[in-house]
Amino acid sequence: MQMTDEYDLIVLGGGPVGENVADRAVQGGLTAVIVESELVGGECSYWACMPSKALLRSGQVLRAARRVPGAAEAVTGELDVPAVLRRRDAFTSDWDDSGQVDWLNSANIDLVRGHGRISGERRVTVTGPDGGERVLTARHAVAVSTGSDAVVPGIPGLQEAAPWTSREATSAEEVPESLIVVGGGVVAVEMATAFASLGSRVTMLARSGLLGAFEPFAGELVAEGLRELGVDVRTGVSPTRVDRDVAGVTVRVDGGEVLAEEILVATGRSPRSDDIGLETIGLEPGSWLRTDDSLRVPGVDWLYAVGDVNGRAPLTHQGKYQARAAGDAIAARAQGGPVDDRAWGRHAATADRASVPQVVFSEPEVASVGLTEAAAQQAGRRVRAVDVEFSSVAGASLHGDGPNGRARIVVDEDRRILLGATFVGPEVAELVHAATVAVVGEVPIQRLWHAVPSYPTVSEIWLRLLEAYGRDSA
Ligand SMILES: Cc1cc2nc3c(=O)[nH]c(=O)nc-3n(C[C@H](O)[C@H](O)[C@H](O)COP(=O)(O)OP(=O)(O)OC[C@H]3O[C@@H](n4cnc5c(N)ncnc54)[C@H](O)[C@@H]3O)c2cc1C
Ligand SMILES: NC(=O)c1ccc[n+]([C@@H]2O[C@H](COP(=O)([O-])OP(=O)(O)OC[C@H]3O[C@@H](n4cnc5c(N)ncnc54)[C@H](O)[C@@H]3O)[C@@H](O)[C@H]2O)c1
Repeated sequence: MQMTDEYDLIVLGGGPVGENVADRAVQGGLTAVIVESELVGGECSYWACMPSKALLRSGQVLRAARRVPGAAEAVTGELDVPAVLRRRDAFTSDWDDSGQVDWLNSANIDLVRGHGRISGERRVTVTGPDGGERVLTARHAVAVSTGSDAVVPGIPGLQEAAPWTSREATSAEEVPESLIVVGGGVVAVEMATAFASLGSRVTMLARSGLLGAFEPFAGELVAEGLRELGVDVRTGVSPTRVDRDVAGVTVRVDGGEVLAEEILVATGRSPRSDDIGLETIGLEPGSWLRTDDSLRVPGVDWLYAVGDVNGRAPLTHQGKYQARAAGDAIAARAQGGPVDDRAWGRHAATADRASVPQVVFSEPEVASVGLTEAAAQQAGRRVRAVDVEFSSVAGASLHGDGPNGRARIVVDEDRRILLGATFVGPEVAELVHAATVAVVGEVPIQRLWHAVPSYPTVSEIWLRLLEAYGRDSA
């Protein structure tokens, strides 16, 4: 490793996003260093995307086989829980980041381990594991990619009950006999699915419906799916007090009580920006770091905020998309090259605004992109939404008996293009990218009729959706 304290770019936080900002900048001809306080690879690799999906996958495969006669008869056993946990451990490399450090070395990115804080203009002070300090200076830019933390709400007794957050759930070494999940968002739904599959008796306490950011039918179908898995889904419920004793955790809810061995709090995220020195440059510690579309913080021309910490679209793929724009913009600005930060330009994360895809790995799965009908109306667009059931698609029935699910497209009636699409059904994750291409490409509906899905595939849902919308009006 090159031992210098001056780099073109300093990246604070070596999660998936920070790694990509540094990589793009180095590929653009700059020198870069990443400051990382825990594991290179970040939340996503060790306590979020990878372990959660590994915990979910085995149960999904087992149930998919059970939906196909012939295969179903061959499935005579239950999940092998220790094998599922071992597979999860393999995906997290046993919480060892040496593979990712090797990749940094191969990409010519330096690594400084420790907690970094901005300590002035283009300066970062790192407190190392031994308590020693090292001051780094950036010739051009500092990119903050410090991610987000789980929020633990101020419910009386909750903090003292030492609840699980997504970290403890995704890295659990044992499956509790019973689990209370507080929240109705993506983490709550996925972890309730995973732990119910692994044998926990799960109770979900959601203050409103499930998956509130999606089309309403998504949360309704997922609640049905969870109930089929044996989860006690309670909506419109808010915990008022939590106590832990030797018997487990007791949660008081509107006149009743729920008891379980463990409790998971999945009630959203807050930016990891409270202890990164923002006050030294006149910014508010603990705030989401707002940016322009090139991910630069307005008013501080050397500071970028990329990934979860800017609150734009807290997803790994979207953060890495931002990282490509930001890393390239930093390199271009450093070298006085052209910067194209207009909408859809190389240096702009335009898709964050209304074209974000997301897959929830629940059962049924939820895959969506762009605006929901309600969000489009709120944005003042004149829209029409059409819905189709997966049971009307031959390919979906062949894929697995009794396909339960629905798809919706949201069409801009003035421009006749798709603003959004949502698919809820078994294994719909791979359907959404076609919709993402249509939304980002603003493909006219009349041209979509010429994008013919193969027969008999699940993608034929596209044809059914166009038929439901009607060709004459297109
Ligand atoms: C349970 C769960 C499941 C998820 N599943 C998915 C999924 O399936 N798909 C998806 O797209 N998204 C998923 N997400 C969201 C995804 O994890 C985040 O969007 C992603 O990790 C954000 O990447 P990041 O690099 O911005 O932040 P992080 O991954 O949080 O990385 C930030 C890094 O910065 C380091 N750091 C923080 N402060 C400092 C400091 N002061 N000094 C030095 N280092 C510091 C941290 O140690 C960390 O390594 C999931 C989230 C959760 C909680
Ligand atoms: N598959 C994926 O893409 C995936 C998986 C997991 C997480 N993520 C991302 O991680 C982030 C965090 O997920 P999340 O589920 O924690 O957040 P979320 O915002 O999706 O859901 C938060 C839930 O907590 C509830 N809530 C909030 N405050 C509460 C309170 N005080 N009491 C009771 N309930 C409360 C909300 O009503 C909501 O149901 C999201 O941005 C999500 O996109 C993505």
